[in-house]
Amino acid sequence: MSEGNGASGSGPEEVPVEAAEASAVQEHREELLEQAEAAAVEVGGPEDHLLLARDMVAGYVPGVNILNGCTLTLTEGEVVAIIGPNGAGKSTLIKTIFGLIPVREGSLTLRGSSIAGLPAHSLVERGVGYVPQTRNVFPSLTIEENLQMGAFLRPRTFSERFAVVSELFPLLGERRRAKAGSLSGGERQMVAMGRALMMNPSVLLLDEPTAGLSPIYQEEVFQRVKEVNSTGVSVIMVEQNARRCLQICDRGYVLDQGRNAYTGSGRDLLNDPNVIELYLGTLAKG
Ligand SMILES: Nc1ncnc2c1ncn2[C@@H]1O[C@H](COP(=O)(O)OP(=O)(O)OP(=O)(O)O)[C@@H](O)[C@H]1O
Repeated sequence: MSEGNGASGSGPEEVPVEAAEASAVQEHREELLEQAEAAAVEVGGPEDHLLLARDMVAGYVPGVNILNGCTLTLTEGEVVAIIGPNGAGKSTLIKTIFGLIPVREGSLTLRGSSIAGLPAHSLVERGVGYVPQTRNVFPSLTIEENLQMGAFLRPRTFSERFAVVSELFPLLGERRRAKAGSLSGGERQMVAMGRALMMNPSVLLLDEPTAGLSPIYQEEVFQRVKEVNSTGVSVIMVEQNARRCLQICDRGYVLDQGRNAYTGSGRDLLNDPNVIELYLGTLAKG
């Protein structure tokens, strides 16, 4: 295998140290990705999982794939983390699961039935909730009105669900008449999660719920995710705070260039030297 040291013999060519480091990291990542693909484990069939995405290929622009064969499983009761460098395709994966981006190749099943190609509202009806990373509340509406929007497919269940959701997030009941636009980033995140829970989902998809929040609010979000999970909701969350997310999740996936680089329990990934070096350490800049 080529070592790729670029010694051409045509005189000393100065390569900036940072660029050389970045290219070495990239080369190492490529190698590890190849190894990970070769060692891919059999995941079983659609009936074995609450949700199964297998070898998914997806992208935004025709002819350009962002997901290049992603596989992910979710078992009832789990919190599954998706981490990886910037641009790895984490948000794309979660959007594809929620039907916002078409599946080009591969399969996507929920409780054994294909959901590939279904629009987002069909997924909501089937018990999948989604909290986007940005613009996830209606700022000009009150908290209560935001939650009503969450229950729009089943308006008659509003009072019952509002009671359940405001028990999980007391702020939502206490400040129900406050405009969402007047809330802090962390409080808005609670509204967004509360809204997704109004339909009583069995699967909750969270796209970087702690992005832009102070460490205290980040921690609160992680705790709330655990609480929501303890009520029986299975969770898939994309996270930029990879370490903390791996501490609280059951299993994690490290995505790189639209492919699975690593998967394992949160603890295994946290202790894996390659994951530490490439994705959790100081070199993990993407
Ligand atoms: N709407 C879009 N149209 C075209 N390309 C897009 C679009 N959204 C994202 N991409 C591209 O898809 C790739 C993956 O983006 P994605 O947002 O999924 O990455 P990510 O892993 O979530 O990274 P980050 O942590 O930076 O959000 C990037 O190259 C990005 O530029």
